Amino acid sequence: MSETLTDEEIAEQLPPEWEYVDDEIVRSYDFDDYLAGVAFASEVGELADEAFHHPTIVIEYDTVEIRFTSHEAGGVTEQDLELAAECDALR
Ligand SMILES: C[C@H](O)[C@H](O)[C@H]1CNC2=NC(N)=NC(=O)C2=N1
Repeated sequence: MSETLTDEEIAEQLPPEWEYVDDEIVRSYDFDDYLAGVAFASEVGELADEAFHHPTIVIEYDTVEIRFTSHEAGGVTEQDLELAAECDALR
């Protein structure tokens, strides 16, 4: 099982635009078009299912919020940070 990272390790490695809140890393992406946000959420879902590591995804009319944490480990792990970077690379 992946080990959870310390607050300092997360702060050092967290990609820009992401926040660390209550044992999750969170980013909200803005979209001009609702269906572009839906398509982005679907692409994130593909990444997540391939990694078998699933975020919370909240789709609103002009934003998509992605929240990663490692449930089994009980906090943020390297895998969460890796997938966050992969989500950013989709844009
Ligand atoms: C049973 C457990 O949900 C599965 O082993 C996988 C599925 N996807 C997962 N996703 C996340 N974010 N954390 C997990 O611990 C996790 N575990």
